[in-house]
Amino acid sequence: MNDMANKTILVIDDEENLRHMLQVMLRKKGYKVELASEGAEALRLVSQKDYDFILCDIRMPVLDGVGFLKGVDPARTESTIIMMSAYGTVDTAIECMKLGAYDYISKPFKSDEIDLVLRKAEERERLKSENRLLKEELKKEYSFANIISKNQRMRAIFTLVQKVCDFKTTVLILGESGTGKELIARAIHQNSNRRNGPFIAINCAAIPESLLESELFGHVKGAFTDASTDKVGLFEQATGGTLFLDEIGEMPLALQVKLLRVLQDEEIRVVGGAATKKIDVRVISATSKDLEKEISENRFREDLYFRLNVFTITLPPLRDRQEDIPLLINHFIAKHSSKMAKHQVQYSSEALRSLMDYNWPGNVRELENSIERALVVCEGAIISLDCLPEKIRQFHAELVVPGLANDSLSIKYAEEVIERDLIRRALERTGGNRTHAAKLLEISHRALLYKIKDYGMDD
Ligand SMILES: Nc1ncnc2c1ncn2[C@@H]1O[C@H](COP(=O)(O)OP(=O)(O)OP(=O)(O)O)[C@@H](O)[C@H]1O
Repeated sequence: MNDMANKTILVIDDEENLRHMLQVMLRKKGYKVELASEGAEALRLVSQKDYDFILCDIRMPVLDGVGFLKGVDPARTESTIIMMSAYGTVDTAIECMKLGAYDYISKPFKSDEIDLVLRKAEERERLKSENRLLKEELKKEYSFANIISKNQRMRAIFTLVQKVCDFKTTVLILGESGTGKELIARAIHQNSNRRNGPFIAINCAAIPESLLESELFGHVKGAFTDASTDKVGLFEQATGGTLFLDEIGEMPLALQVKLLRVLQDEEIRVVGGAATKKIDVRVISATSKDLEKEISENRFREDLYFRLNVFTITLPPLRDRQEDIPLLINHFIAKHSSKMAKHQVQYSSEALRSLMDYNWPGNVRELENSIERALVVCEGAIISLDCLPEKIRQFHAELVVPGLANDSLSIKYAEEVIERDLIRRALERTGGNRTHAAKLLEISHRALLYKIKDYGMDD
């Protein structure tokens, strides 16, 4: 594999002889080489083009190596930067690594030494791109319409959702608060042939009983004291699309009768109006209440329940799908850290253990809020135990009994579990053919063999 043929390298040094010596040497090795004599010139080049590697001297006129590094912001560039330090600048070289340079090499150096440092950097590049591919693969494998899960029950729900999308059937989504009911409703809409129509959501618990009817069906001018103009209701607004009735369990009984009639006849009567109007709307409803209990206590109509639950989806609470927690944490870190201009945020193993142990009464919403808060609270790029809300930490403290305290669940462990699972499935899918499995995982054959051995998956 001669992947150096396409690699570009920028050499920044004020000594002309050294620039040319490096140019000749690196070209021989197959790199495409460009030259700059100081930092400011190099910054101009870097702003126009991405280099795979940058070899940068520290002491230079105009803009020195540190100035260049600050100007280029290593956190935002894909280039691997290697500093060249002359006698007396080693401390600065180490400082440069804190600023984001990958490595440094001391001058004067031999051809072999530069070779070694570049090979190390190549290896890092390879790992970086492998990780990126693996992460993309994870996303593909574990997300459906932005809903992340590797849990078997959730995967079965994704399959069901895809099947029900194109039918106009009413769908009832059950699950505790924050389990993703609205996300599923949106996914059904987005994957259906109504996707170009509107998706309208209403929380039945958030609107006073007196207003809910006109909100849903509309009213004519003068229908009641405050009705100063005609109002188009949500059913009519959702024509050709989907109406999502959230917290349906909170709908007043009198309105439940009217809703049942609308669903049966597919027509509405505007409040205060005489005529009925045909509607073409797919209704999805959701609740965190136990509707059967509500029926037995006469708070929900059984006939409406039967009409709504033609197709029912029950979302499991987060505590029953612990394996999703690391995936969701990564997803929310990625989602929120970019907004806060934070890069490559990691979490400590204690923090992960707490997040895994907690019972999440508020489910995924609570996890998302906790991660967003932790990103605000944590100072560096590490989410530690201290950055988590008290109740999550305390939950952890209560659970840490002797024997459990040393549980080696760490980020690395979580990543390994995911990676192992991916490899196992790739091998299953390819009937054990490692060459094909490596292609599927988009990693090199050699890397796959290494991982199989490392994880003890040889047999
Ligand atoms: N599997 C998931 N993957 C990614 N994000 C999720 C997932 N489940 C839920 N979320 C996120 O969690 C939050 C709550 O989800 P959602 O509003 O769909 O829950 P809900 O069950 O409808 O809640 P409620 O019953 O309180 O209305 C949202 O920000 C949503 O994007």
